[in-house]
Amino acid sequence: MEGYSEGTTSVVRAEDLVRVYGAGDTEVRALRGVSVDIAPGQLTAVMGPSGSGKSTLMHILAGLDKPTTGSVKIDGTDITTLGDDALTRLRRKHIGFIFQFFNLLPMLTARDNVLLPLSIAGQKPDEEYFTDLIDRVGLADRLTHRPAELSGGQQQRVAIARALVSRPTVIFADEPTGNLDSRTSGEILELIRASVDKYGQTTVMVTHDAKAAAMADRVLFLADGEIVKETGKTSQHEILRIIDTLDLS
Ligand SMILES: Nc1ncnc2c1ncn2[C@@H]1O[C@H](COP(=O)(O)OP(=O)(O)OP(=O)(O)O)[C@@H](O)[C@H]1O
Repeated sequence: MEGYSEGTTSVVRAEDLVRVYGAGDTEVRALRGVSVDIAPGQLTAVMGPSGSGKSTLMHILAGLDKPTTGSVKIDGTDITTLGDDALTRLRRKHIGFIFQFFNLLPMLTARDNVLLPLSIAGQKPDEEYFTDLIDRVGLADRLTHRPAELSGGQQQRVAIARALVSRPTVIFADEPTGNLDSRTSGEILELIRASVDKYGQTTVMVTHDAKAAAMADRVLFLADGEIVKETGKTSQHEILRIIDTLDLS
């Protein structure tokens, strides 16, 4: 728990992340030295133009990709130097992920998709928590359905419940409303916000949507592989003004 012994309260600490894809003429510097601390119990939004490095940053923070240089600590453990087995165990315990295209297993029911992280770890759900979670995400009458029998919004609710079920240290959500209509997006954002408020679930969310970012406690703006601006909780209007002023659209 060295992250805490240093007197900080961050659950994710990234230092000087650089990610270079390719080499020579085709080299792309997707991240050019990103440092960020994520405090517990907060919803952090990451915004920035297409190609600014948002997905690269999320994947590295979540241990799905390694930086070229720099380090990421999750709950005090440096994940960039862990071997595959240790990283898999750490990710199971500490990290949840919500994807734009849901990434559910088509042959499993909603219930089994939600429980998958626990089943893989050989654990049983805490029934009280599971029931509360399923109620909260509004899936009580959909648990026996397979993904193909669910709407996009319902599938994303399953994915959110799956991310929450193991009570991870942090959830990363990559454009969680990118594939949904605006009304469903609003409902999904309310759900993510409620999971932060009700369960204290630390969440980092990439979004193109100023309305979504306005629900966050903190907004980071990326451009060309660097954090160029950050704000605390602010309005949609102010976020749009920053995007316009810094030419980040
Ligand atoms: N596997 C890869 N190989 C080579 N270049 C890549 C790879 N993945 C991403 N890039 C490049 O790295 C840069 C950052 O990409 P990234 O996907 O992180 O941006 P983004 O901000 O998430 O974009 P978007 O909003 O369009 O999803 C881009 O120039 C992209 O083309």
